Amino acid sequence: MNDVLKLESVCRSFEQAGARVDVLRGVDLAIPMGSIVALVGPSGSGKSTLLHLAGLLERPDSGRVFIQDREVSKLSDGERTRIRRGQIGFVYQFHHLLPDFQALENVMMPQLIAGRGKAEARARAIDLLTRLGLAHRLDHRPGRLSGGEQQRVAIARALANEPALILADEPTGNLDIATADAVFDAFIELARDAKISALIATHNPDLAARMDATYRVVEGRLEQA
Ligand SMILES: Nc1ncnc2c1ncn2[C@@H]1O[C@H](COP(=O)(O)OP(=O)(O)OP(=O)(O)O)[C@@H](O)[C@H]1O
Repeated sequence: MNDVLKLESVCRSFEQAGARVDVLRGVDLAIPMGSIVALVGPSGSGKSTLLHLAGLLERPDSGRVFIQDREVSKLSDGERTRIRRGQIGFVYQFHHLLPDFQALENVMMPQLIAGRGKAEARARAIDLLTRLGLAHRLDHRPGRLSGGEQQRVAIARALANEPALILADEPTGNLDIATADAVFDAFIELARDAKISALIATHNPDLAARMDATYRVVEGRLEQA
């Protein structure tokens, strides 16, 4: 197996105010196992759309999507959900943590859903949160955490099941520069340690420069930057 994610001639259009907007017009991309890749491009160029297709949250109008060499565009919804839960982790800018649960529980939850035992899930959650500098925040609910702390919980949650691929949309976009740097470095280090691949949309050129490759969305296609 070579590529954790491959897109072939992927197209996606939307209807907007009665007109068709061709957002992705034949995207080709291959992310080798273990690579951490930046996705850049102006606002509205289609980065989030591409992440949704790669994360099996949407289907392309045409073209093919492969996750770990398996073509997934035409699988049933149930099968796609199974692959998404088992092999893909997500980090969003506005982290979607469960507000009524502690940081620790937020990181345990996906592991329990995946069938891991409670003791093991708890130990892994504590380890991840500790490595992200949150050992003193385990029992805090998201509402009592700062933005940067919440983002680190979201990163721990995405890493918890050791997915093959993490998809991140501006993972540090709402943080100040110093916090964004620290959170991003911790994220990259944990992903590299676990040999997890990542595709990370960012507007921050300094973060893009720290990844293994950068792809730019240009008029609906990708160019290696
Ligand atoms: N569900 C949808 N329905 C209609 N139009 C959509 C939909 N999703 C995205 N679009 C349009 O597709 C284009 C690309 O949006 P997308 O969110 O992928 O861009 P982006 O590069 O992620 O932007 P940003 O950097 O601002 O997050 C935009 O014009 C957007 O309005």
